[in-house]
Amino acid sequence: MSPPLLEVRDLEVAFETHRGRVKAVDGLSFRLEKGEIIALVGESGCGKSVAVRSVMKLLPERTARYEAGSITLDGKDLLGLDDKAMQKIRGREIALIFQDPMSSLNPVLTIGQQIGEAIKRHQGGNRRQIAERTIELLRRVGIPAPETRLNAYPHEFSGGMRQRVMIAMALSCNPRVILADEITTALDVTIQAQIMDLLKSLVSSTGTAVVMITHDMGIVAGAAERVYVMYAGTVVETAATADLFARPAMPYTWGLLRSIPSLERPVDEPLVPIEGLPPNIAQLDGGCRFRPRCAYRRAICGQSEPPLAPAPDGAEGHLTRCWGFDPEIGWLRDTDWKKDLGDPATMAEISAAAAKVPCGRS
Ligand SMILES: Nc1ncnc2c1ncn2[C@@H]1O[C@H](COP(=O)(O)OP(=O)(O)OP(=O)(O)O)[C@@H](O)[C@H]1O
Repeated sequence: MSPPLLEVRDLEVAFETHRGRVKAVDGLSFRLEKGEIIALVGESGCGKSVAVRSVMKLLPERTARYEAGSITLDGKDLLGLDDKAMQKIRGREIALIFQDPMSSLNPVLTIGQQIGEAIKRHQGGNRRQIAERTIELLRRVGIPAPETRLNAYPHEFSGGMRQRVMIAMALSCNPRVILADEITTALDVTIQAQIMDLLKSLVSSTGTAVVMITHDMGIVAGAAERVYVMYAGTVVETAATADLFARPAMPYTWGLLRSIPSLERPVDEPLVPIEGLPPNIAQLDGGCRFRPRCAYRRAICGQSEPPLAPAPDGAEGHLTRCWGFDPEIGWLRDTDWKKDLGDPATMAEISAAAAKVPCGRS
């Protein structure tokens, strides 16, 4: 069997800070196949960005430590590569797109110069070939009149158009993997949907694969094939997207789903937030990480951390880290949260919200 395109296994990453050691990623595993879109989803601070920067080896050298685990691209170990070898991987094989295109684009160079530079660095070619390829890329990401727009500066583009330019730059070297870190967060909802549609159509036309980083379950429902729910530096649940929305098997995932706006609920009904804050990963006590915020906890949850194990009744590959769902000792059913909190937004509804049907609240 051929190895996955990208695989992160049991990754542990820590930072040395003046407050001591901060563990940002703690036993993280995920895998990405060719042409697939997966999502890493979770609250702020759960380690999503550190995870993708780890793959690119773009963490601050002085303070970041890879303490355990592996990252492989087509079976090739990335953690063992030196910086020169990594330079060849970055952009050429794996491209990273950030939330804020303005901070990644150079304000004093035209869009055409910046995309042209990326093409020249990775693929070479004479001026005419580079100009033609730049125009083709701008057209591919939906920039109108690319022949003239390539002479514009970043500030002359809207936020959505700038994000399209970033996608064009990422595509300029035909990467096998795109890491998209909250790329729609700064955009308004209709533009978010357009960018996600663009990404999906590029995946089907080029066969590139995407790791999406987001805190927005609506975006996940509309785009990803598989979801990894992250909490406090690790994965607490993973499943094919439809399975995760139909049979969520972890109270933290329930909380994330409950906090999605629903078309069914009255406009003045508040969303249900998850009470409390994530733990300090430097001070984990060995029990379930979500326990302090979990309404369904029992004594065993404080005694040891549950393993990531098959969720009862879940489809193949549906794994969860929850004693309540352990086949031997579990006491939860995936219907418990609906009983306690009412029906969640349905998958269709969430997808519609992701497709930017106005949902009466923001
Ligand atoms: N350079 C760094 N030095 C020290 N700690 C860091 C550094 N970068 C990240 N961290 C810490 O690592 C943890 C995970 O951060 P990360 O940015 O990956 O979270 P995130 O899930 O992407 O959140 P957000 O959605 O807010 O970006 C946080 O506690 C953060 O403070």
